[in-house]
Amino acid sequence: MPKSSHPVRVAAINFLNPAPLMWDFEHPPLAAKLAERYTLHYTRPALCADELLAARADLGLIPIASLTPDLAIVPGCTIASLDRVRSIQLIVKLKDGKQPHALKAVRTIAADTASRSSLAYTEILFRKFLGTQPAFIQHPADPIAMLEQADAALLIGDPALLALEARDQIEQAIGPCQWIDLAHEWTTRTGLPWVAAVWAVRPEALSLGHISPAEITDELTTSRDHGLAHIEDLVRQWTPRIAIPAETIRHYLTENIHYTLTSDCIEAMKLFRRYAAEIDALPPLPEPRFL
Ligand SMILES: C=C(O[C@@H]1C=C(C(=O)O)C=C[C@H]1O)C(=O)O
Repeated sequence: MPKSSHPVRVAAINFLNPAPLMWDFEHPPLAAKLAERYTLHYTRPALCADELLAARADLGLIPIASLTPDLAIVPGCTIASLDRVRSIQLIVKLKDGKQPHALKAVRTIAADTASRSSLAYTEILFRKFLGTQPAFIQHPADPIAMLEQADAALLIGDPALLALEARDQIEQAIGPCQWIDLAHEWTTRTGLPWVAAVWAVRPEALSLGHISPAEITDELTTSRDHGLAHIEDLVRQWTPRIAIPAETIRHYLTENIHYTLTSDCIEAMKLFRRYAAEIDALPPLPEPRFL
């Protein structure tokens, strides 16, 4: 295949959870062939969306909070969870050990600046489900510094997984905390999956890259399937890269994260955007657009 004069510029996420989706782009035998058509750039979720929306990228793994009517979702893959996701943690300081009231008593939340979807899920949890109005402070992911400044800290991705490993240390510094899995809060309240991110494209960019919607959908879905067939290789590759036990990485990639964009996930995405619009956390997105 000739090298495309306009490779599709891909904004991808540099956390552990998208690793299965990226398998073919990062491993032989397909990586070299895909590199002729796609150029990859890894960044934080919030920046993936910014790059796509500013047309500095053509395809991005982006938070569903950042979807606009101009972007089309590529069907097939997602970053979601059917119950506990593990990597979206709301850490709430306990006052006088009063656990049942801890959430309702939260007045300030330091939130990781890498997040878009989880931030809006947190706003929905407080403003729609609990009826309180905490203030949000944007903060880089550093649990102790966050909890020194606010009643609660919102962590996403690898920093959340690492914070769970350092739970004793964090509580020694801060005092006892309640650790809340935000995906579990959403799934128990709605009966629907918790959806964080999807592949989205600027449809006009595809014609420049001479890639059809069917090809892009097929290449991304096949990459996901190959990744899920190589979980043990991913566990081996990630164990030296992140200070998390191999068993936890395996469980995270196979049980916590759900990689298939089912009709339930699409329903969940619509409900999330409806609730977020109701509380003015995000602009309305009446119907998600698909490629
Ligand atoms: C499950 C996660 O999903 C991520 C969370 C996102 C968000 O909150 O905006 C965006 C992309 C996902 O990769 C995670 O990183 O922990």
